Amino acid sequence: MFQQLAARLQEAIDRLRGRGRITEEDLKGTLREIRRALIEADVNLEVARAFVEEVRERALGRKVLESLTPAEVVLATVYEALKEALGGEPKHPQLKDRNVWFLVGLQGSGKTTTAAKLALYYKGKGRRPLLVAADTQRPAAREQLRVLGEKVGVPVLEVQDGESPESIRRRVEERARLEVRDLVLVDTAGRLQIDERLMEELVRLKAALRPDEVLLVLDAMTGQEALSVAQAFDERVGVTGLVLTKLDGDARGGAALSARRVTGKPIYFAGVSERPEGLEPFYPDRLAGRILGMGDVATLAEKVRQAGLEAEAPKSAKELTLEDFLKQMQNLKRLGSFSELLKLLPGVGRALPQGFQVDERAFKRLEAIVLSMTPEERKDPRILNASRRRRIAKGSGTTVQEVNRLVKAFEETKALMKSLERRKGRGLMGMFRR
Ligand SMILES: Nc1nc2c(ncn2[C@@H]2O[C@H](COP(=O)(O)OP(=O)(O)OP(=O)(O)O)[C@@H](O)[C@H]2O)c(=O)[nH]1
Repeated sequence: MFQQLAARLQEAIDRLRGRGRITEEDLKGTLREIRRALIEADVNLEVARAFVEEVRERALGRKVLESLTPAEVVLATVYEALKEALGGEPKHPQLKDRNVWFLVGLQGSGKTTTAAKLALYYKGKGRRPLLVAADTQRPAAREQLRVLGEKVGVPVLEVQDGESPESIRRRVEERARLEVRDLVLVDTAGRLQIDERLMEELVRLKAALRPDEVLLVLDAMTGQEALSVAQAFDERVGVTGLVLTKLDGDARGGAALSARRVTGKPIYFAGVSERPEGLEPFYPDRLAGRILGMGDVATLAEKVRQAGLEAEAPKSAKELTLEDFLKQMQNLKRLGSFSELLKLLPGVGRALPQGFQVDERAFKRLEAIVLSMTPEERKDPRILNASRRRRIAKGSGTTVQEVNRLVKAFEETKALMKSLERRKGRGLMGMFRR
């Protein structure tokens, strides 16, 4: 699925790997590569531009952790942007006690196959589907659904040549009532291209059957083309959700990545083989992970987000107080074990600095020390003379040595930040500061 796009995106991000620091030029280069990869994958131009801009803004606004390299931050950011482009949270059609769903789409899109797949899928979930072969002009299309219906063990109601929407409605209602069918799947007529008569027919059938969902079946292999089809169908018939078929083929990804933004409709399902079982609910996060060649990147991004690490921009060395320092450590603690975190990233065999983990008890002591300081002391620990340090140790139930160690670690962090700031624009911190 999307092999070429996947390879190109991974390559673009890999350029940043193994570097402790990246320049703005590096990031620009990577974003340029990402944009090219998207356009080659037939992603809508506007969508590709917005995507890259979003990644850029997020990467810049995001605080870089000592233990996460810029490549990892960019990776997590691209992952999130991909997930969003694919629709964000997974969406499923609403199921009620009784349901009528339309399947609409061009001939060859996989509409009939998808109708049978949906029947099988929901039958497996305890529903009682009824398939309706609703092409009033092509007996061959109805015949195809009849065969598929038999295969999946779901009854098929076939319309007659030229049958009126009203008559279809009556027959469907009667059959559903008699056989206690609670999910009516209507395989509507397909044409090779959008044509006015087809649209009119669909509009009339819709007025008669009043479907709860109108699912547009799109062939992912047709890329951008699929989206103009989607817009045409939506304008005339009204679409509630999409099914992308043939994602198992060598679809480039353009349709999937552009569909949500261009049509505003959620992708409910993906067709992943010709067989009746080849239908999957569409999970944006899993697909985004797969495109980036790593399932676990989802977990990483979630951890970074949960820890709220991107919430505050880093202060300058001059403004840094002991309270900020404490907050940073709290963030590290919330991330949990860094060795665990790094294991989530394939190809990161980096050895961790000694004693990087902050355990709960040690952290509590550090916190107690900072809390025992006056606001002035927290702002500027240089005023901490021996007697103040003794007072703090006593107040926090710790030792003077521990107070000294904390102050020293703070001064070192400040010094490190300063030296990075001197290389502002090229250094890690400068790079990611707005
Ligand atoms: N590989 C793959 N093939 C699919 C998928 N969905 C449908 N197909 C194939 O695509 C072709 C067209 O599918 P149909 O279901 O006949 O398409 P349709 O839109 O109903 O077309 P008409 O019945 O002619 O109106 C068939 O050969 C299907 O087997 C899919 O998810 N993966």
